[in-house]
Amino acid sequence: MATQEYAQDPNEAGMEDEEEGVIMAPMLVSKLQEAGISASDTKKLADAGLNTIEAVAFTPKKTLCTIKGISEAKADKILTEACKLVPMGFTTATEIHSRRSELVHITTGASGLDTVLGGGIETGAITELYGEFRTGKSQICHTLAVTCQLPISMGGGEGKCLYIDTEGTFRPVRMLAVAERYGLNGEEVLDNIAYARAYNADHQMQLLVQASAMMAESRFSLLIVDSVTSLYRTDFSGRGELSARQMHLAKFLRMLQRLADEFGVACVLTNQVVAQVDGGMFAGADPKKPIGGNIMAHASTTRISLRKGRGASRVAKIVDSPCLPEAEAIFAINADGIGEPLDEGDK
Ligand SMILES: Nc1ncnc2c1ncn2[C@@H]1O[C@H](COP(=O)(O)OP(=O)(O)OP(=O)(O)O)[C@@H](O)[C@H]1O
Repeated sequence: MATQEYAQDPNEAGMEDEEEGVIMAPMLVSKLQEAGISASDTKKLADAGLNTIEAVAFTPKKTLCTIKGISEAKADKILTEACKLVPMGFTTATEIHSRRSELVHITTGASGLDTVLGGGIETGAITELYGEFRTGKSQICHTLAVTCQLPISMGGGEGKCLYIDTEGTFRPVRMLAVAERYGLNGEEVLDNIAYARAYNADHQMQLLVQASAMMAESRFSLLIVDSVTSLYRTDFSGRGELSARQMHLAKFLRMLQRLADEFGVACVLTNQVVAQVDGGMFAGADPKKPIGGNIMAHASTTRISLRKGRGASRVAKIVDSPCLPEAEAIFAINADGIGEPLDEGDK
């Protein structure tokens, strides 16, 4: 489900959408009991991280059969019932066009950057921010963790934020400054940000299972992983472990994409860059490239490269997107978060 449509009681989900009418929510896996699946089996599915019927329907039978207590016959029955409830077939381009026109975008806080992004960070998709240190990757994440809570009419996603920090750079004080800028209650804003520090690549993956359970319970509009690759660099070393590293990363990114599809959340990942050893010396080639190779490149719906500009200003460039042109925008890291360059000379 790529749009912010939720069918559950929006009050239960925490934040109500007054403007857009009915909000469709993912269906909890326990609802499969109404279709004759036993409570103990729906619990097994939830324990395996499949908290919604959408998650079950998107999972291959082979994977369902690896869950303890789920036989092939049971997996068949579960999939049949799940697929009856989740639309999985063809639809028309008109329908997709209409759904995409309602797609929610989350403001970055900088209007120029929002414009080149087609309105802000897209929900239901993965956006990657990469660049050298101090280019503003974490600062954009801190701003988005607040703006995602704003009403849709103000450029928000009317949902909570889930923040996975792998480097220990999370600073709530930065969020309080952004909250004040938007006239939001700082305490409430921080309460709506679920934070976890990831300590290794396996733990980072495990946190996504918890994330899916939390998203099934209440409404989240943003999931941040800052940074997505740093633990992979330390947990897998050298060429010998490259293939294992890429397989692990691919699995992590697939799980993220599933959360984006299932819950319509925007997934924002930050990534570091390394010096290119192959071909970086040719004229016009960028000497630094993001980590993660093709796996990372293919998983990200939109890739944004960041570099330093003058003073507090930074330059963001859309480098890869299914429907946005390559374009650049200048923004600044201000005391109250990401915004317009305040100093004329920085523009
Ligand atoms: N309160 C603040 N007011 C203005 N600018 C700030 C403030 N706090 C941090 N900055 C600026 O933000 C920049 C750091 O940005 P950020 O932490 O997003 O970098 P990053 O791209 O995530 O780097 P790294 O890869 O090292 O994590 C620094 O240039 C710093 O001066």
